[in-house]
Amino acid sequence: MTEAKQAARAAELRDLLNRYGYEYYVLDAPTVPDAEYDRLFRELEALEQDYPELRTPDSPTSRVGGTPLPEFDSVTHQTPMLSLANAFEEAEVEAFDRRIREATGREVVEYDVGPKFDGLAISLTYENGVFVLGATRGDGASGENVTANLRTVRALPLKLVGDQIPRLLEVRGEVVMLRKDFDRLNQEQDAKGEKRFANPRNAAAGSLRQLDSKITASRHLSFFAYGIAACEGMTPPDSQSGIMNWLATLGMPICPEKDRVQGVEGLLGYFKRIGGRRAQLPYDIDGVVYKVDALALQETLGFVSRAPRWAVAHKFPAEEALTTVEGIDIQVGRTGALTPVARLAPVFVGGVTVTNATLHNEDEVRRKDVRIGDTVIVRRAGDVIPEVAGVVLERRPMQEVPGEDLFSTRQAPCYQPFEMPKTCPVCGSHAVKEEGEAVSRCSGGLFCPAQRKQALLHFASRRAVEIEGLGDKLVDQLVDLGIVHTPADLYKLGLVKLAELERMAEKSASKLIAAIEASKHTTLQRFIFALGIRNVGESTARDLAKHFGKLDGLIEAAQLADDAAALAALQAVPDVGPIVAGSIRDFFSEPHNVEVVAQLRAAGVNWTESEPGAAVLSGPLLGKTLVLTGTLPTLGRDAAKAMIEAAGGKVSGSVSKKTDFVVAGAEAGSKLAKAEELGIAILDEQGLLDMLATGPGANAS
Ligand SMILES: NC(=O)c1ccc[n+]([C@@H]2O[C@H](COP(=O)([O-])OP(=O)(O)OC[C@H]3O[C@@H](n4cnc5c(N)ncnc54)[C@H](O)[C@@H]3O)[C@@H](O)[C@H]2O)c1
Ligand SMILES: [Zn+2]
Repeated sequence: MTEAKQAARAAELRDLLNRYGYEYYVLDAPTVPDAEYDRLFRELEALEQDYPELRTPDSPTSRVGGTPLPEFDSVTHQTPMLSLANAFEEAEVEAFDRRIREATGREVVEYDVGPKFDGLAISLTYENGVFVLGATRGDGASGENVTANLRTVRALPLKLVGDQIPRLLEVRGEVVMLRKDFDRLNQEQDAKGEKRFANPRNAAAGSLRQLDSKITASRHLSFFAYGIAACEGMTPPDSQSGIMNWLATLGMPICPEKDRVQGVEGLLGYFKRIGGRRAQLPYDIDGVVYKVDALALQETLGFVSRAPRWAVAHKFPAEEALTTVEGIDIQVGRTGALTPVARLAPVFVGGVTVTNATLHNEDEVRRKDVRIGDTVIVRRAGDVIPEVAGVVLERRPMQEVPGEDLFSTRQAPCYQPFEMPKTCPVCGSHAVKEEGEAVSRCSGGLFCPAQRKQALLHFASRRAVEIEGLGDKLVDQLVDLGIVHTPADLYKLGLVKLAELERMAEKSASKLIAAIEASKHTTLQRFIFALGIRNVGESTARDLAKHFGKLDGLIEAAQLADDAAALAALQAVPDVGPIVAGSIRDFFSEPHNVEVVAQLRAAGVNWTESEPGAAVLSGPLLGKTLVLTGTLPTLGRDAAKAMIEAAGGKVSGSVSKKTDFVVAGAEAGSKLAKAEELGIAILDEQGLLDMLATGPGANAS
């Protein structure tokens, strides 16, 4: 770089950092991850170190925090509220300990250590044990008077306890929002249709810096003390750890994770210990803080411009980083769920290099409006799979496109919104999304390679067609070697093929062949269950088998060209509602599945068919749900049920909004009452008989 270029870069970095700092400190609404800020900060520090003439008085490297908001009264800090030097690498921690030992002449230094809370710093003044003033850090020299808001923080004592109270005590600590309170707050924001908070730190800062204390009170903030800045009227303990223990006796909340350690091994051991528990802690931390324990040594060491020399923040690898979206792939899970996954330019985050991040589902992509080409914030916390936390919209380029009329143009984003594919990228079957569900699924359950193993295991399971001996390991091999693609292929397996498999003796191979052969003789109920139709369990399979009697009857109903008629025909089966009916229709509308069913029958899978129980695709009560209650004068319960079902209607056991008619006889009880409450038409036996003869029109008044 030439000198002019360096000067330009330094100016650019100052501008960026000042803007990000303003968004973070003043607005409590950062637009980039901390790691991005820290990276630019370090670049500017390095430039200023190499070229001191580039240093300006307004450089973010020589200042603390941001300007206090004018809406609050300003508080001048008697002792400035500083920042902390950072260490990211072990070597930097070793250098810190070495500097301390050299400056103090100690062989081993004792440190007070604790989590570095990700909240905001606060200064609390107590006069004769009474809380009188609370202020934010602001720019370090003066902050905002937030006393009224702090009074609403329940963890913060309004009065100190104990019998030895100093005349004046200034406590420093951090206001944080516990993760559970943060999650709850965001749920409330969602419910109100308001913007979510990016993280607990911003939520805490935003909640404390409210002009209306009632809002602060509703937000559930917490507080931990981490030091004192002034004490008058008595002599405080002479070590950091001693002060903390003393503050605890005064009723100050102290973090239980604090500790005291010796030397650099002690520091690094503590870092590891807390790092391992980070995800389990109830609050967010972004590292740990090491402080020289003895106050006498702290005094010897003193301060640099914006931080004490006797303390350092050892930061964890950032959990959020910036990168770009190179593509959006669709992954198909074992149960057919289609998950959009962002393909990313490799980025180091949460301690590993990440190249993919889940986008969860279509709704999430929409909500975050992630587009291919976008710069995004990737988050990887603990062992949780990486996710795209949000888009940096200001980095989405705009382009000129034709406007409303012939001569005008307007600005539009260069990148297109994401569209979920309509078919499964693995097998080409239709992708379907159930009402009220966020997830799209591949409907080719029997055919889709992504769902193959799951489908085979289910097909062979004990309650399905039952193939004894066909377990996980075998299915893995059969699928991975490309021997079996669909359940129909099982019936083509020969002894020779099976004996080739790993750990498969001839004897067990012939046993398996026999089990496969035996599974051919099954029942319609088991066969329907074995198909693995979504939402169709054993009991629904039984109802379907009973109702339709023949598989073709079921398939015909599901494939009726008129969608509403198909759903009505399926819902004529007891306990089949719209969701289950939809799943059955989707399954049999997928030609791939129907083909596999045909192959299975061709391979000899068979069962005894029966006459339909009430496989009625027409009739005066088609699509109507009736509930029987009480004793009818002449018709028995079963007879009434059979007549209704033969007329295309459905009999349900309980009254709901979906009930069309309640047929009430003598001594009808709560069902009748419920029907009256919901305003559902009520019939007697004669009314039912009339309707069976003429259709519901006559009675449905
Ligand atoms: N994303 C952005 O746009 C953006 C902008 C500005 C700053 N930042 C972030 O803010 C941080 C820098 O802010 P900073 O100057 O306040 O420094 P800092 O947060 O790194 O360190 C100083 C602060 O640590 C806090 N702290 C927490 N636990 C403590 C403990 N046990 N003992 C003592 N202090 C403790 C105190 O509030 C203190 O003010 C960086 O992480 C930076 O990335 C982000
Ligand atoms: Zn598929």
